[in-house]
Amino acid sequence: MHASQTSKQLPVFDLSKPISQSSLSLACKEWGFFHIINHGISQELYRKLRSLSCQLFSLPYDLKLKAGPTSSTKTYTPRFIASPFFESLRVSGPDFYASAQSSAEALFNQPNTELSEAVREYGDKMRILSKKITQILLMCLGKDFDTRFKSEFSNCEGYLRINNYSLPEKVGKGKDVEGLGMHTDMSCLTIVYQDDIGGLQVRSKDGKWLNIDPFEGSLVVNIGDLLHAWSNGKIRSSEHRVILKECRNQNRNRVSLAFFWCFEDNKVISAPDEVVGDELKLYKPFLCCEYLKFRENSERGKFEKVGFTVKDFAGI
Ligand SMILES: O=C(O)CCC(=O)C(=O)O
Ligand SMILES: [Fe+2]
Repeated sequence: MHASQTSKQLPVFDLSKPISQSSLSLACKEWGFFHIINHGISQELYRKLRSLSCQLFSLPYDLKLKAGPTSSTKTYTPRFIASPFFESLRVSGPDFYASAQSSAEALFNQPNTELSEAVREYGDKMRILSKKITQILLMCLGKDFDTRFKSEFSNCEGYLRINNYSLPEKVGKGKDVEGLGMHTDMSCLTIVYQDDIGGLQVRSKDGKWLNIDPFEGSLVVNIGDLLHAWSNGKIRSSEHRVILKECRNQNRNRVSLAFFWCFEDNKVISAPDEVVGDELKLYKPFLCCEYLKFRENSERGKFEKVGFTVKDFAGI
């Protein structure tokens, strides 16, 4: 193991049981990352989505560009933008089915009902899960905050990014390869399904990388910049990345499903006084879409080295 890495494990929360608010608050303060189990998303649905999206990712490059950055749908991100190993397809809510169908039509020249149905099922389940987790997080932030501030989150919506990582054949001993460079998420919260290959890492407060090892039945939840700012920094939006290990089997790839739960574009994000309490306000109020624009512009051409966060944008 690399010297700057640690093998400590992130806390695991069982959603079928009452959650210890103090443990969750601690996890959010310390890591901004935790595992959940008994979340109601079946392994089967993941497998189905994985195999259907692999069909899509195995299309010829020219065809995939029909949904690429210069196409009208712009849902496909080819390799060599985030990293040489990373490509992804984005599907947006609220109508996940329609969004998947429009990408499928661009890519296959015909609808793909099986894929669109699976995406709809996954997206709809993630929406329910995101609402539930948001509610639990609000309860951790203060007494009755889940009811008092529910309306602030009532227009949240999600999008799903299906990420496909090819594994490097030769890396060199002891060397790591970044599949996705260090970044924070531009969401309220993100729910990640990673496969058994692993490689997701979170950066601790003192700059060490912690491996987030996958285990059967678990999903990873992390806090994004929007909720971090809304909570006046009370919960962490941590830097994370994906590291790939050498793999001789070229048929093996790593697939992750990242679901981003976000405020609506025209939401003004400002930490409520009750949340700020006696502390200093850390962020100026800002418009959600303005922050997303700031990040997109900063990322252009250097997606793999994102150094820009909400602190750079709205920090006081
Ligand atoms: O692939 C993963 O495990 C995480 C992906 C991620 O961090 C992202 O898509 O923002
Ligand atoms: Fe991320």
